[in-house]
Amino acid sequence: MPSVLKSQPLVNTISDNYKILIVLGAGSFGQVLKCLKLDTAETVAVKVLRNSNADELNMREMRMLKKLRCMDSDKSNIVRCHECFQRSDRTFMVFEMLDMSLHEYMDKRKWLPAPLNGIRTVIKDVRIPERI
Ligand SMILES: Nc1ncnc2c1ncn2[C@@H]1O[C@H](COP(=O)(O)OP(=O)(O)OP(=O)(O)O)[C@@H](O)[C@H]1O
Repeated sequence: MPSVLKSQPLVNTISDNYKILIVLGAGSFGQVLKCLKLDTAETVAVKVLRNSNADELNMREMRMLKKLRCMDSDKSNIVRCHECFQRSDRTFMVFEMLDMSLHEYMDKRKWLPAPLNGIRTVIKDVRIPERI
């Protein structure tokens, strides 16, 4: 993604119900925007899938997230996906807002090794559940 797009949203509007606040980051599938969901006044992370992705790739990501939505997020440590929808030729995925990524945590620690109890917590959180 060109660097100018790192701070500029890929889209100007999502729907009447979402106010775009800032760009949180970008990953393999698209860009993630911090948004205010107006009907609930919740802050959420909205992933905007790239139009340039192959349709099958976007569909696979959506199918996978729909399956994961059936799981108990608290027991499986999977980020909660509130909804997925398509609008103006774009696919949007709405997630609960998380406070810090592992990358940000390590960056904050200036990449010094994490304490053992911190490592245990992370390993517990990324453990793959028995059934997906
Ligand atoms: N639910 C969320 N809450 C807060 N920030 C998020 C959330 N989801 C993603 N982000 C931010 O947006 C960035 C991009 O996320 P995204 O899920 O698109 O890709 P990734 O997980 O970093 O990488 P990849 O898609 O390659 O696996 C993350 O690095 C993170 O900073």
